[in-house]
Amino acid sequence: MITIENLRKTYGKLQVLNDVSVSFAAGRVVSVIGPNGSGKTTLSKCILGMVLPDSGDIKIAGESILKKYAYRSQIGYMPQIGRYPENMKIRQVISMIRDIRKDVKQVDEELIGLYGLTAMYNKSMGSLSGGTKQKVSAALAFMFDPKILILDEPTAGLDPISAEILKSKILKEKKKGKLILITSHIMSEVEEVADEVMCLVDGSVKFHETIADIKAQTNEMRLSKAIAKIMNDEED
Ligand SMILES: Nc1ncnc2c1ncn2[C@@H]1O[C@H](COP(=O)(O)OP(=O)(O)OP(=O)(O)O)[C@@H](O)[C@H]1O
Repeated sequence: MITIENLRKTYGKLQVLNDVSVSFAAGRVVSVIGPNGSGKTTLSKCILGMVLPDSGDIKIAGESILKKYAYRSQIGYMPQIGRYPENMKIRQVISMIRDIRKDVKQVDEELIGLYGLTAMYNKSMGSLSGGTKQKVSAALAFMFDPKILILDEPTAGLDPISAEILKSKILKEKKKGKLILITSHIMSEVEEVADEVMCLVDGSVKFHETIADIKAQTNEMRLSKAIAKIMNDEED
């Protein structure tokens, strides 16, 4: 569904993405992991068209998306930190986005319901807790039934029950054949929802394998231990 070919991005002298080639299939949950600053968000932003790579290509369903915009309606994005106009109410933010996406007739309001956002509809975005803002971001990401979801540390800041709701939603949408990319530092969570792990280190793909293969190769039952083993072996 997404094919990335020889992607490079630099900021000044800093090589943030260094010849990244990888492909992700529909119906999979892929966890993008890697140390802070390894290029995960930059890669997501390249797919979203928010950052233009220096070279290389990104294809969705076989077509290059570089410098194109229409494809973005197929992607739901949940940023690490959602930024909204402080004085707009939740209700206004949701109806504004729905207005922009008038093309979608059947909206998915499941997360609005499960998170009880309607009861808070008249609260301004500036007065919300970080976790509640995250819930609004999650509800918006899933709302227009996108084929691809990019979730940047989606459960950071969510209480455990709200995080469970989101994980169930991720698995439900995966069953519909969607591709879901998740950046996360929480390995237990990755293990629960992802099929594959792609690890970036210093802007290069260190590995991209299924969780089952990672565990089998390292002889470790726990993903966090398996990944630590791979990273340590690479250093030796
Ligand atoms: N707009 C920018 N201008 C200059 N440098 C940038 C910019 N955006 C990102 N960087 C740098 O690129 C590198 C990769 O950043 P990125 O946000 O992609 O990392 P990440 O893997 O998502 O990190 P984290 O796990 O901390 O979220 C970092 O060194 C960061 O400082």
